[in-house]
Amino acid sequence: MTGTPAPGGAEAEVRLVLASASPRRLDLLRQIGLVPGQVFPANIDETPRHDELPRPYAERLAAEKAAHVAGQIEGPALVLAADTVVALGRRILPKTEDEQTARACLERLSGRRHTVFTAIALRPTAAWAEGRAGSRIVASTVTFSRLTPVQIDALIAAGDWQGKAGGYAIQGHAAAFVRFMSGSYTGIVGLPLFETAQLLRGQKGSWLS
Ligand SMILES: Cc1cn([C@H]2C[C@H](O)[C@@H](COP(=O)(O)OP(=O)(O)OP(=O)(O)O)O2)c(=O)[nH]c1=O
Repeated sequence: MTGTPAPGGAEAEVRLVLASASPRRLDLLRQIGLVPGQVFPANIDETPRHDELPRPYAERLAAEKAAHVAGQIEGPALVLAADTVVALGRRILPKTEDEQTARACLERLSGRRHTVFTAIALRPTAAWAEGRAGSRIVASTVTFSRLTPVQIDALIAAGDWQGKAGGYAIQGHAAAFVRFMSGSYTGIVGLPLFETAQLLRGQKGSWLS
């Protein structure tokens, strides 16, 4: 299934490949009527470089995910990858895989403003010469209210922190503590839809109207 609305011609054979293991990203694409022809998670080293700042880190990882997958796909395809990073000033908060790390993130984020960067990268495979590589990055601001120890316990118990940048999900229980946000809600969840649509409209063929 190509899943693209390309009207006939060579572009109809070009698959959109989502280079992501994130079910949120797939759901977000579907929200705007795009069903990727293939989902192919990128397996790259996500360790930040020494002194790497959050914005270039997100940009680098999205580009590396797209390049990694584009190099493994046969035939004409357009690969879309993204990376979401939660930043407290110059500090990159981890993608949390255990309760202790998630708790430490929530304690840091409590009562403070932070930034969520989501970078997206589009990369055509070698077999699609007419495709154009492109990238965007979106910075959003989120302020949590001050979190009590009981509230942090409840967020940990809810489990939304698993595999999430900064140890929370704005689409989950943490929404009850978001005092302020600006930027891109879909970007915070993992795929900024306005910017993704803009990049896809810039491709040859009509991926989106
Ligand atoms: C801040 C925040 C992050 N997240 C998610 C988005 C991303 O899935 C994840 C950050 O990790 P990423 O490394 O961006 O993505 P991933 O490992 O989940 O998937 P892949 O690399 O295969 O595309 O955190 C939310 O779902 N809600 C939020 O509010």
